[in-house]
Amino acid sequence: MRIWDISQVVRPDMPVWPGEPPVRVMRNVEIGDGCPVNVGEIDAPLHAGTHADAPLHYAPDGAASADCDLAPYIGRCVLVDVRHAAARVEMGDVDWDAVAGAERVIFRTYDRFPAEVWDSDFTAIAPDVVARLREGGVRLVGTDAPSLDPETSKTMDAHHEILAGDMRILEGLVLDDVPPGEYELIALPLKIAAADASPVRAILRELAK
Ligand SMILES: Nc1ccccc1C(=O)C[C@H](N)C(=O)O
Ligand SMILES: [Zn+2]
Ligand SMILES: [Zn+2]
Repeated sequence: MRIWDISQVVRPDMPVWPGEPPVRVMRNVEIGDGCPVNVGEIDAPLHAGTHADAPLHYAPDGAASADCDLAPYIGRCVLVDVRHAAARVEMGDVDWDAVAGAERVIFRTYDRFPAEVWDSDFTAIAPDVVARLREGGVRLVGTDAPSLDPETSKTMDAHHEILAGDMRILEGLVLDDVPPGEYELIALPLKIAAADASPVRAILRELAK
């Protein structure tokens, strides 16, 4: 069955959230002079690239990445194309028939994912859309944007609708080549203690016919 890799490349020059330190990938030990191995090290903001927010990101007593149940991050999901949305994905932008009964919904907002430059004007998700998804039984909401809320948000309203249903979030997905439809999602957060987010290797797999 076909696999779509919907993850960004983690690299030193990747765009990160304004004010965050850059990603660094170092080589601490090199093969040669009696040393049999190369050994590297990575230093990256937890929200860099394709990642899963933990509840700790938007709730002071929220669960950290290491403490999140894995079930929301594996299973059937519906990918919806909302490239027609403006500043936010609003109720009228969503094909509610397509997401009916879905446990996981991921939104495509970009024609082409901006891999080279930071996009401050990304398409957010309106809080009432998240609330409607929660009421419909959705456990996980994903997006190719770097956040559910606008970059300048001080209230994180969409994140708080997620919190109200203890739902999970994927951000920074790369959905350019994936047709709308139903897939198997696999995108497991790393078991990082006290972390408010974790990088994930997100994939979509075709469902068995
Ligand atoms: N680094 C930040 C600093 C301040 C506010 C937000 C961020 C984010 O990274 C956004 C995050 N991806 C989010 O889950 O909305
Ligand atoms: Zn995030
Ligand atoms: Zn977020």
